[in-house]
Amino acid sequence: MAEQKKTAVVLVNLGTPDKPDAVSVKRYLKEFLSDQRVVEGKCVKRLFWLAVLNGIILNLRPRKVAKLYQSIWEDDSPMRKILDDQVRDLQLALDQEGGNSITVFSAMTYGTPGLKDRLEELKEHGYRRVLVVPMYPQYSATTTAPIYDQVAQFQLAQRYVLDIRLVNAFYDHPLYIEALAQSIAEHRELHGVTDKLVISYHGIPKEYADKGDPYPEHCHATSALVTEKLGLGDDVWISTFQSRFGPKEWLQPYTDKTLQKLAKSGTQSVDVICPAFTADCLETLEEIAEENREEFEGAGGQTYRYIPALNSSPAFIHLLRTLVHEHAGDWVGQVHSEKS
Ligand SMILES: C=CC1=C(C)c2cc3[nH]c(cc4nc(cc5[nH]c(cc1n2)c(C)c5CCC(=O)O)C(CCC(=O)O)=C4C)c(C)c3C=C
Ligand SMILES: [Fe+2]
Ligand SMILES: [Fe+2]
Repeated sequence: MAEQKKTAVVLVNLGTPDKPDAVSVKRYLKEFLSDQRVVEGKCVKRLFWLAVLNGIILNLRPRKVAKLYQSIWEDDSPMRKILDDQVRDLQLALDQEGGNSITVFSAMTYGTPGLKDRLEELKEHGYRRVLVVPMYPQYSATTTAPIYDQVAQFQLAQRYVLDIRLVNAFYDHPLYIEALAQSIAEHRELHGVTDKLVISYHGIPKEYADKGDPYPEHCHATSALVTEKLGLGDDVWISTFQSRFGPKEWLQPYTDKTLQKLAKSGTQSVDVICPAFTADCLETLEEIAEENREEFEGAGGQTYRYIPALNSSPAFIHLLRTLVHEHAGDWVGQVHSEKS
């Protein structure tokens, strides 16, 4: 008799603390910042980093960061709530097509529900085919690669490995570009047009990009495609990089410094969008929507608007559904590659 092959899709985001308290934030930061993909360095450099992390950062940062999480917390972390919504809406969209027997799950690279635990659970429930979708449009060795690492670690422990596929990136996918353009256009229709569109991406250390991480090229390609789709001239938008961590140089121009400079040189109003975040989270709801607003207004800017992440918008769910078909169409029994 033919083996039954149950199919799962797993949407994976970075991870977030279980609770907005110092103990939970410490546990989360320890797991995240101990990953050698996130903070690189071998031998002595590694030992030095672990001493700084365990001796200083994990003693000082959790209390401060827990307060920031408290300011955005609902009954759970926004990132986990939004990921659950994305799972639910993608499942609905796939079910509505009829004839699919695919089940959608969530997972996090750090914290809960952990990716390796999720894969273990899927194996126990008889799933043989899994499509893993990192929720990062732009590939980075600091975010996408750890998902590949965890899948490889899981497979290494299996005798009968699962049939696992991964989506590498979708920074230039026409439906992703369409979803971003649509969200900017709708925001402008509702609130009016500002002097400048600031397209802010989470940063990475410059050294990682110099060594070959394609992340900045992916970010610049996304910005070029979206602004081209909207017909925006080069003088009305700028790409920037946020969330610097540590003393080293990160990708430039920095978002906070750019906003100050813009306000000081007479730009009165800005819209800020963060395409690298497919779900609103601490980095958008606190750092961009609050902290950076203060930077801009403090330097004389008048109007500052944050354009929300794609979250579970119909256009984003449509992209996810299309990614499932493009990467696992033969598994769901309906091969198609709709791009419009
Ligand atoms: C060396 C440190 C870091 C690198 C490199 C990095 C890359 C990176 N991160 C994201 C997305 C997110 N990061 C988030 C939080 C966050 N990031 C870092 C550090 C690095 N990120 C820290 C220490 C934190 C925690 C908060 C803090 O202590 O400041 C989040 C938010 C999670 C949440 O719970 O809401 C996201 C999302 C990307 C896309 C990226 C590289 C491309
Ligand atoms: Fe980060
Ligand atoms: Fe941050």
